[in-house]
Amino acid sequence: MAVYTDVAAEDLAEFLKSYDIGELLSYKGIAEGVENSNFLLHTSQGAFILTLYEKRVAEDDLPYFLSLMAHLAERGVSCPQPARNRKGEVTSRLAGRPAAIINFLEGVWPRRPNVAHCSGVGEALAKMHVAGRDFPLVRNNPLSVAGWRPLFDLAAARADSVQPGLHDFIARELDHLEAAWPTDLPVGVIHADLFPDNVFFLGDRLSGLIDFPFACNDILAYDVAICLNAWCFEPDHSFNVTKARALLNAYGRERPLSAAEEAALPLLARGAAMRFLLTRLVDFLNVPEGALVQPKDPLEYVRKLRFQQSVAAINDYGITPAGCAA
Ligand SMILES: Nc1ncnc2c1ncn2[C@@H]1O[C@H](COP(=O)(O)OP(=O)(O)O)[C@@H](O)[C@H]1O
Ligand SMILES: N[C@@H](CCOP(=O)(O)O)C(=O)O
Repeated sequence: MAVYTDVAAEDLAEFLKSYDIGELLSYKGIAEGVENSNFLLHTSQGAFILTLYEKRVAEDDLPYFLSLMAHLAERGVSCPQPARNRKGEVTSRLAGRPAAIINFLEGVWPRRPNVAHCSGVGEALAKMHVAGRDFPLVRNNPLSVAGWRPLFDLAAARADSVQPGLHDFIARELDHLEAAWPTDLPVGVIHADLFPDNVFFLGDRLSGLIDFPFACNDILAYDVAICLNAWCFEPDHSFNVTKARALLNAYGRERPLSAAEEAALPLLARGAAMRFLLTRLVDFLNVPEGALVQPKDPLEYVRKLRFQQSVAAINDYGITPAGCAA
């Protein structure tokens, strides 16, 4: 459960008086997520999610995420909407943390993503990229290539305690990524964390995207690479080409990848694997005392990174380099 900061019932009831979303009936910490503290609220007006933003979210960035959700919804991308308090603000403070309330989105995230789910997420990701084209705010990605070495520095001394040889493995790969990272690919608004637990479905139909605190402006195809890693591996760690093909084809129908983006995808997928390997490693080695959180397995991303190192070209993801349209 990700609850780093707890909230007393009286404080929450008082806090809700500054909103027009009804009276608090019940609330509980949410048993998922690792980044922020999330609570499910039931009020006399319905269900809401209260988020207290923790370590990786700067308060100054909250307007970016919260306006982005409104911008995307206006363009047909289903995602939660922030509630405004009586002063008209979408952010506020509670228990010493920046806080926001968003509406509850119906649906469940897929515990075992199938090919239809992968197709759904590919389509939704491309639609999000297209809808983000005229989003006026800009936020650089603090967790892109320039942010990886500082993360590694936080974990380097203890990396080998997680797996012997991990320190040198990461150090070598970081050298390669820093030297080879592309600078000329199309950029735009990316979600940057579109894992299965952030995509809700009703049956096989995608009902919405959640969890925008990593959203930023970065290489669009990097977002695709994050999804390939997050959606297309099986529990036995094998890469499922059928799922990758479905994801890439669905993406390409909405926003065709250029030849340069396709060619860069294996490298971007290595970088995407490195980014989640590093945040997981840092989190795994630094679980705050008393926090209710289940840290995610960094070694899952070592395996994914090793796979991506073996990928020669986009054909290995099940599609031909001529473009992503089926
Ligand atoms: N708008 C929402 N509607 C319904 N459930 C939500 C919503 N936002 C978050 N949740 C629930 O809270 C969990 C954790 O949220 P998430 O945003 O992934 O956490 P974190 O802030 O730690 O990244 C989700 O897996 C989901 O179960
Ligand atoms: N997706 C990240 C962790 C952060 O995501 P959350 O939605 O679970 O808070 C990972 O898998 O490492």
